[in-house]
Amino acid sequence: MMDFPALKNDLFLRVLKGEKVERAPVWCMRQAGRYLPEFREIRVENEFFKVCRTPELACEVTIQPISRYRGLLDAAIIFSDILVVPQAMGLEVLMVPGKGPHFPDPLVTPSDFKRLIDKSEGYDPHEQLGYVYDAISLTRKKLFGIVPLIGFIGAPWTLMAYMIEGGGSKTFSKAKAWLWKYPEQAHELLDRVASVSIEFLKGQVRAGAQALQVFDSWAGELSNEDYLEFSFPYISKIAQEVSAEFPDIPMIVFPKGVHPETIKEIALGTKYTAISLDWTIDPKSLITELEPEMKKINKPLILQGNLDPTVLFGDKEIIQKKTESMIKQFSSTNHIANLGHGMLPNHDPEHLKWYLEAVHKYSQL
Ligand SMILES: Cc1c2[nH]c(c1CCC(=O)O)Cc1[nH]c(c(CCC(=O)O)c1C)Cc1[nH]c(c(CCC(=O)O)c1C)Cc1[nH]c(c(C)c1CCC(=O)O)C2
Repeated sequence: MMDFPALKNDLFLRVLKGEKVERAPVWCMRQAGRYLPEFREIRVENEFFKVCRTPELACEVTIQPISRYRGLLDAAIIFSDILVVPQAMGLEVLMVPGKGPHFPDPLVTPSDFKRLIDKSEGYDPHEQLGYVYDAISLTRKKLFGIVPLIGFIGAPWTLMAYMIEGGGSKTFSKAKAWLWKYPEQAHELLDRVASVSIEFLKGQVRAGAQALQVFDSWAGELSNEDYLEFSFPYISKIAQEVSAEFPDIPMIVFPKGVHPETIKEIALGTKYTAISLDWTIDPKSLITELEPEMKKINKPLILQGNLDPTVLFGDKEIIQKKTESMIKQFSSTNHIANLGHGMLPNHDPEHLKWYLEAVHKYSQL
């Protein structure tokens, strides 16, 4: 392991160890992004994936929110994207301004697997991602231990959805059709993505990531039964294999949009340290049902979330009120405050500050 500056604020990591802490740590998905003028300024001269691929730029934008909200954020997340994995497996991905990700040649049928590159002589997808490792190591140095650094991946099902759909979608019907037309090959694809993802997460830890998050952004497109067949085994394998090598690195999973039943399955049946909830989940009733079950398996219930990001369009008073009520709902368990999904490009940075201050105020023991 490399030598990095000693960590000063370990609140986030202590909650993830199951410890009772003095207040809820807080960070936000997409805390580095277009709602920040200092980020938009960098983007004027630099295309999105160029920022990801240039460690100095990725480091700079990762630290932007930490500097702006001095003392208010308890973790940084490395600036990158979940779609760097499909890129490393040989698919072209462009970021189209105003539209989002675009794959010029998505996977149409399983015969397109011939365009995917796996580990073979002289090629290893995870080695293609060396720029992420470099960005992580540089950021660990430049953070001076102010807060811990989170590494991340997209879950295999979410990546498969993009690889087949070719971009965002309202229904994800092309990707979902694969599950029924080519179930065996769908499993093969999910497994191939999972294998690269496992190596990629281990590489991020070796480079200096102190916690990991798995984004399953399109989990909610699947029924509980289908999630258990097509996503759960792969996110589960990822946690199993990464934690076998790095038992002290906490892992968080964000299964956006799933039924509470699915969340219970994940909490009880996988190695994830914590689960991030979207805003549609009622924390209180989930905790009431899950806590006794978790006790039986001797695992602490650690949850992250889950303020509706659109609350940040409200004024200071409403942000404080909604934050206080969110904090209260989680008060009986170990809680990391976050949003139920990412910051939006038209959020006002000042409003995020009100949210962060409210978390500090209302979660104080
Ligand atoms: C689904 C997904 C993607 N990427 C990601 C997810 C999972 C989280 C989620 O559900 O939102 C994860 C992600 N993407 C980005 C980060 C960086 C770290 C952070 O959270 O601050 C992280 C953790 C930067 C980004 N990734 C992207 C931006 C904006 C692009 C830009 O700068 O032009 C940023 C800051 C682009 C992106 N990347 C992706 C989409 C759908 C888009 C377009 C939507 C949008 O424009 O917001 C794929």
